[in-house]
Amino acid sequence: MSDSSLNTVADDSSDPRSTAGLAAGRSTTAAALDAADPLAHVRERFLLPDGVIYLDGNSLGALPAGVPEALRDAVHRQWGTDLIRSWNANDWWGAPARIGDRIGALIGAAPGRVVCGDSTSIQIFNAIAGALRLRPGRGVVLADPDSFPTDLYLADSIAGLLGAEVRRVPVGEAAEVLRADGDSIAVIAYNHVDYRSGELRDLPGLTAAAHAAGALALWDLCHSAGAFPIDLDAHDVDLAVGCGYKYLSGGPGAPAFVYVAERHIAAFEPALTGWHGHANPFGMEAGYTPAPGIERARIGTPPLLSMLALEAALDAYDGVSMAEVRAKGLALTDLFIACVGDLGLETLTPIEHARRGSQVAVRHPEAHAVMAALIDRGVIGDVRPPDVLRFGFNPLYIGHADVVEAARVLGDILETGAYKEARYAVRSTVT
Ligand SMILES: Cc1ncc(COP(=O)(O)O)c(C=O)c1O
Ligand SMILES: Nc1c(O)cccc1C(=O)C[C@H](N)C(=O)O
Repeated sequence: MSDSSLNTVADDSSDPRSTAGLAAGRSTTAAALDAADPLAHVRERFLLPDGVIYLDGNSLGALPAGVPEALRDAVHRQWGTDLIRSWNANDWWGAPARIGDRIGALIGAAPGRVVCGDSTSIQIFNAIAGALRLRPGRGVVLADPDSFPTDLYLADSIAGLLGAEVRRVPVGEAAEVLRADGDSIAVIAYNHVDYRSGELRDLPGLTAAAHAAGALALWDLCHSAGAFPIDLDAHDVDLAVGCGYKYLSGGPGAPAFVYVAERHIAAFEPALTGWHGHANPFGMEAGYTPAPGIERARIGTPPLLSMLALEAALDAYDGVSMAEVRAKGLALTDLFIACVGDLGLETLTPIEHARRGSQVAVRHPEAHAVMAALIDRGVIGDVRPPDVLRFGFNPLYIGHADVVEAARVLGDILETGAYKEARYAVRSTVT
């Protein structure tokens, strides 16, 4: 869907330049897009409350319909009845690699290159350490000063422990720095999609630039895994991490995942050498020998209930083509960008499809109050400092009519000034 086709639809109404005329045009567009949406039926695979338009799936994904039953089974049958036998009988032991492979299928990784477990923060720590050890003699980690903060905190910590240096280089300057100063750089560690603006970074280009300098590329896929195709193997990415609770909808605290390119697995030495990553875990040996495959990236006992919830959540992708997810994500964000443009608001998110993830960030000086008013009216997004309203669009459960309705509510709140009384109460996002 191009921006120009969106704009011409508004001309169909009697007075296309009026707010009502624009809204009518957008609604007509949305209805047509929903009618033709090949993913429309996937919405039934999620349980969403009535009266809510959920645009925060880029922070915590909605509840997939199969998860409650999967958890009931995990608790009552697997834990309650099968007890310790579940490690074999229900293959709890195999869950990290089994679920890793399913995530791998969504991010372009062949089986045996992804394991699921622990948090993104822990995976970042382990992956940066692993990257530094794969490039001995090079002590620099390149990281974006605008990365999600945990990425920077962990990079600083591991660099301190290993005597490395974190150089904060904005993503737009990374290729130049790699050309000029590549000899010292061990790894570039960037976010694939910027959590604030929704900008999609040039993963293939920067990965190639890192390789040309002899460095590795580590990508944080938190805001891209499950939202569109990524093709890690095809782009020769070295390492990647991501979380299970955003677009993958694995639930609060869902385990994260790590990808290691096949060519690095045998030499990959994680910092955290827990017994689940041991070659012979039940040998109970005193010394650590890493497992031969990707299982060496496992650490300790995984949070099985969360992991099984994530596994059930991934059923929402059954029979779904990631190319269709991408096409719909772009159509949804195109439409929302057009709608907020009608309201005269400034969008931070790039217009170019090649530079856009699956969220739209809108600036407003009273962002917290505006979001509070939106949430009061059932449109759930969030806020990031200093003045950014974030709206995430998961194509599996958001429709085009939702987009237009969310924008209509936003327009109404701004026009009536209803936001002036509102209080933003989402604890995790209060500044
Ligand atoms: C890019 C990015 N990395 C990491 C995280 C979080 O890591 P963790 O799941 O360990 O809290 C987030 C969001 O919370 C994120 O947006
Ligand atoms: N991980 C989160 C959490 O533990 C509490 C509240 C929100 C989150 C988020 O996912 C925030 C998200 N990564 C962001 O892009 O800001």
